[in-house]
Amino acid sequence: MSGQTLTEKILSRASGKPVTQGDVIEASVDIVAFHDLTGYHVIEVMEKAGMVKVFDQGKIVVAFDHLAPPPDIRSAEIQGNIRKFVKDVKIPNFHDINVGILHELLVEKYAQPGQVIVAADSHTTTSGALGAFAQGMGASDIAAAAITGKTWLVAPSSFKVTLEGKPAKWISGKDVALKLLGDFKAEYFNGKSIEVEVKDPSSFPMDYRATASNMGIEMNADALMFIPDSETVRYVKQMRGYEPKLVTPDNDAKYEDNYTIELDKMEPLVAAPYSVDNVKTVSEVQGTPVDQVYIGSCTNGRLSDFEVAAKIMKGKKVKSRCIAIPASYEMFKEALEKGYINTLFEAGCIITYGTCGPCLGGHFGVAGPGEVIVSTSSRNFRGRMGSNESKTYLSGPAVAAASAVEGKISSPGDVM
Ligand SMILES: CC(C)[C@H](C(=O)O)[C@@H](O)C(=O)O
Ligand code: SF4
Repeated sequence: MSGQTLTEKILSRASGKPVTQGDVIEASVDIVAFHDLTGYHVIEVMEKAGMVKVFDQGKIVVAFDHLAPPPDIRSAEIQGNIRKFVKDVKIPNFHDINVGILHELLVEKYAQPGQVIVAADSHTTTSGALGAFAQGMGASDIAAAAITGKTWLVAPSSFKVTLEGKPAKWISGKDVALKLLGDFKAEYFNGKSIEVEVKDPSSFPMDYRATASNMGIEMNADALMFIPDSETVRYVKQMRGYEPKLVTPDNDAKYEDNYTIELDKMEPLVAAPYSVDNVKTVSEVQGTPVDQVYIGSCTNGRLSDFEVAAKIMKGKKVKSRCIAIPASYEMFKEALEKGYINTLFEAGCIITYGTCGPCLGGHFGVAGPGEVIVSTSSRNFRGRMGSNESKTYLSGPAVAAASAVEGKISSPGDVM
């Protein structure tokens, strides 16, 4: 038997027998998570089944983010019901409206290499940044996993991506995600698990990895995992004070295909309306007038995102409206301590933390008819951020900040 890919290794461990592509398996789960918006349905399924219980309280993670702080009475009511559930079932890992977006919290506090993580939200792939097989599922599947500690999966094939060189100026995780989307299109990775090897681990830090893994679901991938390395160790040690145990593929693992991205040869990319794979270079859309910029979300609401935004906005005023939302309390606090929040505030941004807010057109900056938005978030289909007549361009933080400063889609190099 040839060696195992990371995907095969994780799923074999979780199902207790060697797994190959196409196998339908029952896997033990290490973390089951949900947020306010889907949690409501998860609990409803449990109630209907007459099984309001969980297999292991310590392995459940709940965070309020989509409806945080509640924009209306119904949202407040939903959160109230989930608070009651969390108290009754005694779930210790509960994060109320003042902590952060679920996927960011999983990356900061919980996810570990080699785990199987399932959550009632499609961007659960984000935890793949740490080398966990992490997948979003519907409320019924998540209710079943929370009750039994098990889930069923079809084992995907493994596709290897290698990142070579150091990222060119202004290039970060979003550009790598958009490159894969532009080169392969959104349906290509259906039934595949992407495993990314970073040749020079420190050149592609955890923040960038989380962005790329987050967009794995936009590629329709079953998972997008970074093969754990020295950067994984550095990050977990820094954030949690312990060294993670690494799980890595075997040297003779067989991949369905290989693809190499040369980071030093990249230029900043955007996804133009109305699809994530409508990828263009910034120069192709440069000059398009912009009404609003959003820097944040579980895709790009991390420290390095605010670092680059602050660098670009320092001493300048934004010409379009700009909303900035660090993805968690920790990210907000660090950005505050490092002066990034102050720089963005002085530049004229509106700032809060820990909410999905405008990402899915929920609240805190819904797009109006005819408006053009540049956003660091994950999706740009028609109506995603508000009106069906609005248009969203997805980008990394550098292009977003430069576009806010200029009031039109701009290359970071133009404003520096
Ligand atoms: C509301 C939720 C179910 C949804 C998801 O699953 O991704 C949301 O987070 C999104 O980004 O569209
Ligand atoms: S920030 Fe956006 S992509 Fe992330 S969980 Fe919230 S709505 Fe979904």
